[in-house]
Amino acid sequence: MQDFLQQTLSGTAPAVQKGENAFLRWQWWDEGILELVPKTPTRQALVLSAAIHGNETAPVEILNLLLTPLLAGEKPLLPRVLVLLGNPPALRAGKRYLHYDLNRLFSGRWQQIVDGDEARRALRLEQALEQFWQACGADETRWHLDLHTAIRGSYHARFGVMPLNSQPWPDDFLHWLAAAGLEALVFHRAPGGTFTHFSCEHYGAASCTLELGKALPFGENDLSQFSAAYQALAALLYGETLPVVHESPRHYRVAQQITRHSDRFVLHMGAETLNFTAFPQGTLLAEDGDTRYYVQQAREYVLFPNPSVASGLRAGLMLVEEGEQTQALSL
Ligand SMILES: O=C(O)CCC(=O)N[C@@H](CCC(=O)O)C(=O)O
Ligand SMILES: [Zn+2]
Repeated sequence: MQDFLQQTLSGTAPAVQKGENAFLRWQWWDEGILELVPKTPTRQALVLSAAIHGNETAPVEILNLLLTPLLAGEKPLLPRVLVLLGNPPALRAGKRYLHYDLNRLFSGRWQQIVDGDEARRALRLEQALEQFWQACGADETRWHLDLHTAIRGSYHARFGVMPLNSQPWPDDFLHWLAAAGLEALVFHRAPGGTFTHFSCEHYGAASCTLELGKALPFGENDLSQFSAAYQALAALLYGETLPVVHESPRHYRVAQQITRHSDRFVLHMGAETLNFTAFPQGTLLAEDGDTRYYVQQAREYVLFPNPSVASGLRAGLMLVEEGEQTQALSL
């Protein structure tokens, strides 16, 4: 295989499904699922995923730029890698999803919706991760980097979203995220149906959803904004030098979630509101019938505001910055 992205966009299985070069063996497992195994011994297993949302194309371009020289035998490979293009039909259609948001369906939540493309794909991706992690040696390090882009513009152009983790985050993982140019890290405080939650909760992987800029169609991305992320991935894959950290990412934690429950849901933010916009205590953020969402802490920052989500799903997160004074408002 020469070009994994073109192969996946073609919607067909490759004529040759495995091969090798001086540095690695590769095997195509299924549509959008490719394993690379280095010929030198390794103690790191890495899952790299993109296109869990089909309209988030910059990370797909970055991943393919890194993968192509590996398949051509032009770069050495250090870790065992599973590369995933999460939602190929949505990628072909240029849409976030076709029937249901795939990144809400992991950890078995696919069983709770009507069978469809995304429900089946969530199961297939869970199986692929199980197969990949099961082959890990006891001393192998497990990382999962799930690459996304945000729908809106943002005060932090690049940031990471960390799933709930019962273990402390490894220092080398946090250092890598900083070297990748992330300006902020957002820490979830509850489990969820995302791919990174699945890896972390079920397989103890150090995992992060990387948000790299704003979602744009293929060909419209300015990849120069993500040069640190590209170089940090090259360091991980090929053993090249990790970029120097110029500034440590700011840390935020989720204070509350805004959920859309009905057609009466109204979000009191305009289409121009950027991610990480700050709101003062007492601000009315959203209403859904009798339910009202207010800013509870002295200051909260909005992330992923989206009034158009399906009923029952997250329509936004409110964050507090670590270290900022928090004082709850009782309403
Ligand atoms: O910009 C948006 O509204 C969504 C961008 C996106 O796809 N973000 C991920 C974050 C996953 C997480 O919480 O770790 C998502 O919503 O699935
Ligand atoms: Zn996404």
